Amino acid sequence: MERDAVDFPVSVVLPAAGSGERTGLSTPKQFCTFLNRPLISFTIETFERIPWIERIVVVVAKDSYDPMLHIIQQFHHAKVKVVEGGTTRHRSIFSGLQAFSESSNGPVLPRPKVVIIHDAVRPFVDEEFLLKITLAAKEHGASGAIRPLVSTVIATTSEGFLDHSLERTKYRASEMPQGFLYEVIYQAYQRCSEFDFEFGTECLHLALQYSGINAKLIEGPPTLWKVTYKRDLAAAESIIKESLSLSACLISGAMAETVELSSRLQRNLESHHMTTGVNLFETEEMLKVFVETKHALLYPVVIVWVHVCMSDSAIDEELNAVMELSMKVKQENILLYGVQIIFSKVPELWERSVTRLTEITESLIRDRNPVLIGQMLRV
Ligand SMILES: Nc1ccn([C@@H]2O[C@H](COP(=O)(O)OP(=O)(O)OP(=O)(O)O)[C@@H](O)[C@H]2O)c(=O)n1
Ligand SMILES: O=C(CO)[C@H](O)[C@H](O)COP(=O)(O)O
Repeated sequence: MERDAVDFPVSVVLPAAGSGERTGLSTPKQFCTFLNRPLISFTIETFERIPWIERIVVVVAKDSYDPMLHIIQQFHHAKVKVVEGGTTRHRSIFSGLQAFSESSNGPVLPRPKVVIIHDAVRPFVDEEFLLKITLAAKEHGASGAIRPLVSTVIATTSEGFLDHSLERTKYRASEMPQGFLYEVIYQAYQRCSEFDFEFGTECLHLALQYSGINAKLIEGPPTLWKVTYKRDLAAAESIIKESLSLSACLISGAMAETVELSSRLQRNLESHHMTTGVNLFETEEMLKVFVETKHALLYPVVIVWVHVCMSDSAIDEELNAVMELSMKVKQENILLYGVQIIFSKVPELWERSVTRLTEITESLIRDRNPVLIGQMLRV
């Protein structure tokens, strides 16, 4: 499916005004941070990178309005408008939709043909799936992601006994994203009853009930799951760290052994399932590429700069320069660590050092410990 097919305006509403009661934490889950970045910023960035998405309306609670503006500034989000939400998810979504029709806060945004609604707490949605949802919404008026049910749904009596159970194969879990012709969903919310505003949980239902549109349902990937409980925050963090972060290693030092070391380190990391680029690049040259291509905007890039030296001498000027550099590039979301490895002509000693170097590199990439940025570790 080609992105060129989106030859009409598309914008997004991200409801993010909830309090995240079910996590049991005092910070609403959308503002919990991973790798020094709030969850909401990861979700925004996912949409912002897609060229055919014009605007992103983020709906937050009154108290989060200023902190949200700060996040936008800090992470350079360029397509976002922030509006205040309501006491229920449906009220918040309606506030977001109103930003395209009426406004008490700055100019009205240009009305999109299709609007995507997506929970701010579902950070792992990809462009291909958003494209499917968008094109289906344009064709059918409404569309939504579904997933197979994990457990069977049963109805209970008021006394707490089984009333009846539903045939699982006939039912699906409704997930996000959902897409709508803007006019369809805006009209549905304008007509929505107080009961639905208060207790409703399903936008597709509103499109059917109040605009007469049967949504096209599309099975989505398992990664669409919603961060709901505390354990989901841990799972999100681990996905971000292990599969989505870019990482790279640089090897420097004026010796023939560096070439051999670089391919050995690459092999070792791969055998530990780490997708890592190991290069003999110039440090500054590589950092420049990462900064210019904005590679590190969404997920931090870890660079482990390995310096091979002949003796256990004091850290020289070059090393200090790299450490200074690490402080500068930290603002660009690039985490630069240094490791000094002392070359040994004794094969067993060298072997031991290479193993240790692999372990340290792996841990730096995986843990991204902020305290170790700008430090020089020694093997
Ligand atoms: N008044 C509300 C309630 C919820 N949401 C948003 O709707 C999405 C999905 O809702 P849910 O997972 O239920 O979030 P919370 O309401 O925050 O969680 P909880 O029910 O555990 O309190 C979240 O991005 C949440 O911020 C919203 O914008 N306005
Ligand atoms: O899945 C959804 C849409 O169908 C929503 O994400 C869901 O309704 C969110 O609300 P809650 O978890 O508060 O019920």
